[in-house]
Amino acid sequence: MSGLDIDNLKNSFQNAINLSGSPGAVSTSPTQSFMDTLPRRMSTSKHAKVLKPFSTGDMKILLLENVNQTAIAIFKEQGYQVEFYKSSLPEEELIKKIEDVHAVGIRSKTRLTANVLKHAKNLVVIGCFCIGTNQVDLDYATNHGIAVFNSPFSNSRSVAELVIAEIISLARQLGDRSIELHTGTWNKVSHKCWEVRGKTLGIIGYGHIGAQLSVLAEAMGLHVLYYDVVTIMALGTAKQVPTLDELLKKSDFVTCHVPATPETKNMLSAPQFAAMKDGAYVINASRGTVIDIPALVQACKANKIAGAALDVFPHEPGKNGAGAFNDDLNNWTSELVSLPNIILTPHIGGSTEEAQSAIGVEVSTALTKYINEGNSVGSVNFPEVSLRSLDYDQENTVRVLYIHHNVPGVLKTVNNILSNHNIEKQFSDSNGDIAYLMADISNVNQSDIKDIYTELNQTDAKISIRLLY
Ligand SMILES: NC(=O)C1=CN([C@@H]2O[C@H](COP(=O)(O)OP(=O)(O)OC[C@H]3O[C@@H](n4cnc5c(N)ncnc54)[C@H](O)[C@@H]3O)[C@@H](O)[C@H]2O)C=CC1
Ligand SMILES: O=C(O)CCC(=O)C(=O)O
Repeated sequence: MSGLDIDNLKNSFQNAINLSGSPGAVSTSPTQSFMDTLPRRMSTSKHAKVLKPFSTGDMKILLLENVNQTAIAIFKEQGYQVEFYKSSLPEEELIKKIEDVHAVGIRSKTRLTANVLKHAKNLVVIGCFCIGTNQVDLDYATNHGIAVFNSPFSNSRSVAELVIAEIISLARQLGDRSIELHTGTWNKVSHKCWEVRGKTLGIIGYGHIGAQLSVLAEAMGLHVLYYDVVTIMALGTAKQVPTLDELLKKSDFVTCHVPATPETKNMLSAPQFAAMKDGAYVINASRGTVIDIPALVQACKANKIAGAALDVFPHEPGKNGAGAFNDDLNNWTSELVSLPNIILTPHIGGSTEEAQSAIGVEVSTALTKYINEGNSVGSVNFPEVSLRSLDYDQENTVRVLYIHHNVPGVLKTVNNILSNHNIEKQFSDSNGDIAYLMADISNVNQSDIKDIYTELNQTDAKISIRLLY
């Protein structure tokens, strides 16, 4: 609650007590019950006290990029104020909107750079309603005590299914036949159209999506090879190969499922296309930085590569609309779209009803648990900390959430500040340069709360503090 006006604490305290809602407010989704089995086995059988950060009506959530309605329902059920936009926002508008919100929910388009985040004075948590978190400056968020959550696998199956469709579509030139017939041309051909049975699929990155795809591909009679920087157990009869080069040389289809990192930038470029089989196909539904598209264009023109399916691009439009995908966005666009057997999709790998509603529930639940309880389990940048609930009938208790620089002596300082009260329980963990302490303390009255906040606020190691009642 950094930036919380101390003078409002008393009111907030009273409001919070008055606002205690149903203990089951966010406990009905499968994700919630799954999460509950992990760190909360110690939960007492008594009613859990519902903690609130402060008056929940003051809690402002900014949701961009058409985040699923399930998320809006969960946030509204908490009494939070929700501002919702279907698209991402231009940077200047985003900076204005983010200034006073406590939580922001985005998908893959919104860039939460240091320049944007430095304006977010009240921001406590960011929800990426997707897998990738490369659009967020995680270092900045971490160093400023902003927790980041994502949905690590709720859309994996959707991506894998899209790639299966693309493998067959490329092998049968379906995109071109369909475009031709849409414009009246009947072109019944079998030249260079293939079955996929018996061909080899090379998967780069054998994580959630790569592994799921491996199982589906084998069911269609493809042989699967994969390359990954870590050794991963093969599913079915798939085989891990030790080098990218070996995968490229042996595969008929090469598909990328790696995160956007400096190491994966232009991972497939001219030398890699040259190493591939003549007439191989390339698929990318990971991130636009992973493939050097001008090099791909050249490889297609030279008939080295027989076709490609691209779902992601170095620059993508911020909103839907005709004419948005053009040479101003990426200067190779018109050359790419003029090539045969190129399937282009607008970053829809994870865009299914199933995936989006599951992500909506999962991420909004994680955000709510972090806002209301301080539970950081599942965060991508914070140490994972959670405490069992306070009992419903426990009065005069406060939960202290103290995010701090990971330096020696902090726990001693903090526990000195808390030592006049009964520390019911506490948990602390670190992750690199930051650490997170949660403590439930009892026998505190309103003026104690003010003192505790003031004293913690003056500690050198503090990054941010929240107090939940
Ligand atoms: N098109 C779309 O709509 C979607 C795209 N994605 C993208 O797909 C990516 C992969 O997703 P998941 O499979 O869930 O991720 P994951 O984290 O489960 O798996 C990624 C795998 O890549 C490997 N890897 C990392 N760097 C590598 C390198 N330099 N060389 C080889 N392997 C490397 C990792 O070891 C890991 O096994 C995400 O990071 C995201 O960017 C995810 C969902 C939807
Ligand atoms: O659905 C989206 O907006 C993004 C999907 C994606 O790329 C991801 O989950 O990383």
